[in-house]
Amino acid sequence: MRSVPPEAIRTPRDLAPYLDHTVLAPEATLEDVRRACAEARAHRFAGVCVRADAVAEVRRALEGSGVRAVAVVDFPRGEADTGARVAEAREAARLGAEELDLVIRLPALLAGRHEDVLQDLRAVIGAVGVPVKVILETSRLTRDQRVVAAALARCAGAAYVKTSTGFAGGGATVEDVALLRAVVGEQVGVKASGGIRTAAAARAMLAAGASRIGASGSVALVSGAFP
Ligand SMILES: O=C[C@H](O)COP(=O)(O)O
Repeated sequence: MRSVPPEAIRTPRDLAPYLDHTVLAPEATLEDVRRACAEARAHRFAGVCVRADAVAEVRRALEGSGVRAVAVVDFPRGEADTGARVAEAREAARLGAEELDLVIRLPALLAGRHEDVLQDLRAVIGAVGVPVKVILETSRLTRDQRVVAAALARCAGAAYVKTSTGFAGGGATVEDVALLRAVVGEQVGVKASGGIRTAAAARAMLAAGASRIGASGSVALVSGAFP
């Protein structure tokens, strides 16, 4: 998915179609999820991103809105084996997920087992009929590992590479977004997520090459102001 042209973002409200409104805190309630869906409908966000146990509710709540139901898989650690990841991804899609945000197999990646990472991603992506965003957890990777991880995700058929879970102590940076965009080119999306708290930060991510933003504070982003 192509980068967003700067003229597309004139006011914070213009951020809305690029935002995945995110409810991933383990303590989030069904009420939190329903509120997020209502906010996403009102603001016409791109999606609502939740854990798989809430995705059926999200799909129901968003019916007819054009806002997509998004579920995370093997979140936030990326440590399960491929069979479990395939099963979790299939179940999330069966329950109504229209997109999946899958954590890359971090232990294999950190150990340099790149072929294992590639085969795992191919297996999960090939098992579901919905677009998969691959979360790289960039804050845990060296620059070389970021390049390799993005290239592996692209080779495996990822729809997007995504910077961060938001649960590893580090989030998206403008530099990482630009690096990921340089690696994947214009045919694959780049999702910036984790710690994006202001409209100006979101705009900077889009200017650096992001085509989607994940944020738990999406309403604050579109309600904010550019300096
Ligand atoms: O995928 C999205 C992230 O979990 C959102 O992180 P955030 O709460 O820092 O916006």
